[in-house]
Amino acid sequence: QSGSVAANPEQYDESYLCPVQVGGQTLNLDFDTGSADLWVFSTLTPASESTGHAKYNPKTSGKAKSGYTWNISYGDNSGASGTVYADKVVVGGVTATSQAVEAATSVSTQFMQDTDNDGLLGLAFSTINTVQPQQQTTFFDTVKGTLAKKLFTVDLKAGTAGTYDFGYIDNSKYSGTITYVPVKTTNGFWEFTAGAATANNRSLGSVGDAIADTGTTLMYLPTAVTSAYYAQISGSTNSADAGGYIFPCDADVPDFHIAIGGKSFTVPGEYINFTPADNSGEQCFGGIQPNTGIGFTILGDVFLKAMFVVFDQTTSAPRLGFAAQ
Ligand SMILES: CCNC(=O)c1c(-c2ccccc2)csc1NC(=O)CNCCc1c[nH]c2ccccc12
Repeated sequence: QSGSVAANPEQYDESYLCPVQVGGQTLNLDFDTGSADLWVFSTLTPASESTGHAKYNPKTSGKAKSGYTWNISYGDNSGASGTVYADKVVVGGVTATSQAVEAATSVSTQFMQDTDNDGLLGLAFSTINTVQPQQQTTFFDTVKGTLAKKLFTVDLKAGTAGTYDFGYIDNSKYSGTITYVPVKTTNGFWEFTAGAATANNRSLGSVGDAIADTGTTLMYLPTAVTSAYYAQISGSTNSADAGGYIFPCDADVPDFHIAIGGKSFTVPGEYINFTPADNSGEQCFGGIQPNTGIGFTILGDVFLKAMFVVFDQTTSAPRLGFAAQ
């Protein structure tokens, strides 16, 4: 089988939500290549935490996995936890007849407040799935064997709907050729080595160990690369108040170039002029921030929305394919 689902941007492209049928109920989920749990708001989530969200009702067709629990926390100190059901999940026509659906019994305020987001669909490696006592497979790993090709592609766009395709590569969605790089799976992420970064034809240094992460909004780069980039934007400062680098909204924000697999890819400066940092709209928050405390580079949506990316498990050695849109 194969299929395609729309990826609809939230305001400022903070995240992208895709309609998914879970036990026959449509929920809008954030597809996340940086985690491996499919968790949903549910009728088990306290009303005080779930008003405004579509909820999965396991009673309809879910089979309880008794004694199974899950508990996930993310680097931004958000998180959720709950119990586990097996149910039918359909994404763009691709059907998992019995997928582990993790029903939330508790969610953090950040998820509570984003009422368009009804949960996450993890697309990282199942080795980091949090279900106990028995780890469960991601939607992709569940259906992988039934796909025309064991791959999915990600085509996020700035300010408009993109797509996640499963089982095939649509050659009309990218320009030029696809450059493939090997993936290190030991941390459970789609992790690879990126090369030199430049802006205004000046070297910013090497990016190094990086993950392709649709679940993270921004780009988190090595501190040396980040400070060298912002040195080229007059009036930029690393503001503790704002929580990162900000600059005048009318600044000239340079394009960011990164070498992957020996090819250069460009993130337009306008994507890095991310959002107003305050109500005055005078200072804007940067789409590139330092990866302090993370230990590797996160290439999130700000990067991915300039790219067409193939998440490829067609061979025993997973790989990532990158092309310009
Ligand atoms: C800021 C979110 N990203 C992370 O925490 C993260 C980190 C990470 C680790 C330490 C400090 C900061 C970040 C490493 S990989 C990685 N990636 C993920 O964890 C991918 N899943 C993010 C899900 C997620 C967290 N908060 C949200 C709010 C809205 C929508 C989705 C989310």
